[in-house]
Amino acid sequence: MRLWIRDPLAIMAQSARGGIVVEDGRITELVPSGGRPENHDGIFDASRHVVLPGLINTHHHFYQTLTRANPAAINKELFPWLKALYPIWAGLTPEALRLATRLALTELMMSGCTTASDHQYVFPRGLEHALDIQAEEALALGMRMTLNRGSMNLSIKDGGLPPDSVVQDADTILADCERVIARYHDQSEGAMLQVALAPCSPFSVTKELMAGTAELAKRCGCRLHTHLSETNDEDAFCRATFGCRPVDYLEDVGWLSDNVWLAHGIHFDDGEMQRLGNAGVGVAHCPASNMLLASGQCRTLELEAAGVTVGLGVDGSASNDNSNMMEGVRQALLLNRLRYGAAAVTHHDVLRWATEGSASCLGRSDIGRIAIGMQADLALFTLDELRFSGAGDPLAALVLCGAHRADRVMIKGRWTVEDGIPVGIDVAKLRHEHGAIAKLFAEAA
Ligand SMILES: Nc1nc2[nH]c(O)nc2c(=O)[nH]1
Repeated sequence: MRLWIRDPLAIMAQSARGGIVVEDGRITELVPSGGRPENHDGIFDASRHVVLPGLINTHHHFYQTLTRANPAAINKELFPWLKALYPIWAGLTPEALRLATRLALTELMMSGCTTASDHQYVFPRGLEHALDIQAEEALALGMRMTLNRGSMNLSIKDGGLPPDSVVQDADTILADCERVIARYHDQSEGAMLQVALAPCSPFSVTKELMAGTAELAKRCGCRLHTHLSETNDEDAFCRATFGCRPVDYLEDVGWLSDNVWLAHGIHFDDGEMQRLGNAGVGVAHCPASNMLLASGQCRTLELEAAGVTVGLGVDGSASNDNSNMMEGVRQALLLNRLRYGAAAVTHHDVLRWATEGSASCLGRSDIGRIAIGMQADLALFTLDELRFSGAGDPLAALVLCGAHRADRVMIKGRWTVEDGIPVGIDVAKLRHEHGAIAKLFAEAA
């Protein structure tokens, strides 16, 4: 089947003004303005649609959809926020994680996201198969995913921040990392599932586990992810505990490497940014979370100038508190304009971060762009709502007027959202089931 997505209102590919042809899950032809493809078996009329490469979310914690706007945690900065939430997250069960994953993936997909990277780092007793649950849910929805095998092994009694109830020992963690890599890490082009290893943060993981995880990732050809340089509290923790700043710590544990992307990356100095750029490290910029937790402002343009790839993340749903990628694109524009001025950061820049930049953070060259040979992952938005009425430039309008819901989403050549509705998902039922289980977490606060 060769499907011609014909004559889009606008498209994020200069040479495809007449649309694109999708075949066997990939983009096989770009059609110039006024042109027709060589041949096709079907047509989707995109004359009402702005067509983007599917958005790619580089950082999330799906389980946190169960503790959105939790009274115990709202209006706090990162450390007190975490201390309030860890004991609640200790109640995470397989069923709760399943519903949280299904809900977060559906919410992301409805916002135009086609690939999601989830940092699952709490493993209370009974949740040993967390990543298997997440893999099942992603495959059932047809969503591409990087499963991050997160970890914490430094609890309060050893000088860390989390309580014992949410940490595991290093041997258990590394054994499970090996297991999930063997089972889910698909390095082939067009992979639906990949695995990254993701010790949580300097204040919740030992240096030995950081170093051991880096060795394992190198041996297995997978990527590394962690929270770094998110807050001044973290910086103070690193100085007090390791006698150095977070980037020195990163180097010490063998993480200054091109298979690494970091969540947040806010408080680097110029020299540190250059060291990260020279090493080929990426940064997942999470504007909503950084504003909500008052963590600070990522120096995106200086990072890019130093050679660091910038991608976008919505971050966990207890510090956003939604999972809307398109809203994240707008938040990135607004926040970065405040720092750099109106001309320095455009809608093209923030859309590039959410697509190409994010793909690069996840180590993928087969998604994130509309080009021949790329996977057919697309997000199509209409401008039919009141908020767009009167808009001039359709691509700019998506970001400036605040698009938040895709009309159509395609992943690997298959429509997964049609007329704004996720295919095969009963959204009302999902909302009811997730809401019921989340209520138990609210009551535990
Ligand atoms: N924004 C967040 N930062 C974090 N650091 C850490 O250790 N956990 C988190 C988290 O859940 N969100």
